[in-house]
Amino acid sequence: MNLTELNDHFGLSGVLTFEDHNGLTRLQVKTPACTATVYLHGAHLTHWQPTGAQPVLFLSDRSDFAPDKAIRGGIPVCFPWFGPRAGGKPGPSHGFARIQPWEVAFAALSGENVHLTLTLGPTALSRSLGFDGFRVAYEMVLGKKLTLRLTVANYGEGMLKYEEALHTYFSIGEVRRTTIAGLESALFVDKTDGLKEKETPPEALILSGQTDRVFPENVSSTTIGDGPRTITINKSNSATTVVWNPWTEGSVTLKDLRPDAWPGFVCVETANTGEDAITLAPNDAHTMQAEITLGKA
Ligand SMILES: O=P(O)(O)OC[C@H]1O[C@@H](O)[C@H](O)[C@@H](O)[C@@H]1O
Repeated sequence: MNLTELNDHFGLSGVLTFEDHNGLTRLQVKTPACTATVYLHGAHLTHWQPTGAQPVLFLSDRSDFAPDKAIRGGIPVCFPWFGPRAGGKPGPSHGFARIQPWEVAFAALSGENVHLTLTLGPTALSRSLGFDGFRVAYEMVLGKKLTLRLTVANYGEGMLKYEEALHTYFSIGEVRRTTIAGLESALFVDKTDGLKEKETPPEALILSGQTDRVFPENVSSTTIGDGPRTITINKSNSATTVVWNPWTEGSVTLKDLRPDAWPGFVCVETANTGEDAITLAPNDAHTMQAEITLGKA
């Protein structure tokens, strides 16, 4: 659908409008409860700000907005693999979903919440990478809180094994003064240190260097302490949590991130990766959910 058709079919007067940005289609949401921006490219939520609060998501001002590139910041949807593809097989980092155009299936205002569903089915790119029999529905409920539901269905004849992540970049005042509660004494794989297995200290986590930690079999809720506010992530059907910040060392390798931007965000990701990957029998489906709420410290 072109912009006119999208606005005719799914636009909500004064609440939800589709527009072009750099050749990509995005939609802007404005309600008494929040403002939000979603790109159909990657089903990428780049902005969510409850009324009266600071923006919750970080977006790199050097991000590419191009059909073959992932947006840096917001919430990239990683599917059907996380990080580099296993087994040395070809394919983009974190899967193809974040660089494919998604379709709008549903948009409505219910009370003060906008309910939006975007879908992704097989594309030329996914087929070229061997993924044919799947469908993904991504439901967002945008209001004072944010609910994200990623449902994957197997329409193929064989088993479908996949990894997934909502790679959320939270905007924070200063990462070295930010706490992450909920991962106390938790086991993690340290991707910055040869995949060694380690355990976090018994108190809330405060990052002090380049961080790339995968917490397997971890269903805990996490709460980010960002100065006077807290950001809580409650999740269901997600067995992996990932915490990432590139720090100075990692940032210099990322062309789409200002080298001094890293103190302003932390990624706390709701995921199913590695041993927690999902395997679906034909006609089966699985839903992973994250719910993000703001509070006072
Ligand atoms: O640069 P990308 O592909 O968006 O990935 C960013 C980071 O994403 C994190 O989730 C991974 O654990 C890191 O290993 C990776 O570097």
